[in-house]
Amino acid sequence: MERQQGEVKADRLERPDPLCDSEREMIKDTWAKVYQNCDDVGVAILIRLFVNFPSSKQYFSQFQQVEDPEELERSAQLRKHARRVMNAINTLVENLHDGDKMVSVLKLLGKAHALRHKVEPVYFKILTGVILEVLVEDFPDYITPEVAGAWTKLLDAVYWHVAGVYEEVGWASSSAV
Ligand code: HEM
Repeated sequence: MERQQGEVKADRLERPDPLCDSEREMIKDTWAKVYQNCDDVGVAILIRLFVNFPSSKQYFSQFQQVEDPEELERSAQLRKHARRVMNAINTLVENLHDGDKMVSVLKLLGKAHALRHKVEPVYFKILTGVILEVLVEDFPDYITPEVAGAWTKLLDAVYWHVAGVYEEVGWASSSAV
């Protein structure tokens, strides 16, 4: 059954405030620890997405019918997407001082998901929330409330830019999950 945590809507948020230098440093420092466990963390994030929000599996031909988390975990398509998500975040973290590069990465990402994969933008909002949850739970020694605040800003910016691309390409639907 779909998680009942209140409706998640795909409204575009206010443009998030830019990160300050100390927030960039906090993100870089914590990401270095997280990225050491790239595969495990990426898979944990996606399993949580697909278990808590099963409708998000609809876009993945190889496991859209799979419910068992252990079987999901073995899916090559899931593991590949987990690595892609982690690598994309890594690129953003490596370019925190280069706003133009970050925007161009997010534009490509938004375009591919809107036009090629036809993913509803609400799933980006859900996934960015899941990423934060997993970081906070799995890295409690590193993700203090202050660090979580910095990550929230970055993840809000990811969603804001991706949602902007969806608007640009004329994405019509705004369903709630
Ligand atoms: C931070 C969020 C995300 C990142 C960084 C990300 C990254 C990527 C990348 C790099 C690719 C391959 C490149 C491409 O096709 O252009 C990809 C493919 C794909 N993504 Fe995402 N993605 C994200 C969120 C999502 C979400 C929320 C969904 C759906 C619930 C999704 C569904 C897909 C699908 C179906 C593919 C094609 C998979 C395949 O061909 O096996 N992605 N993603």
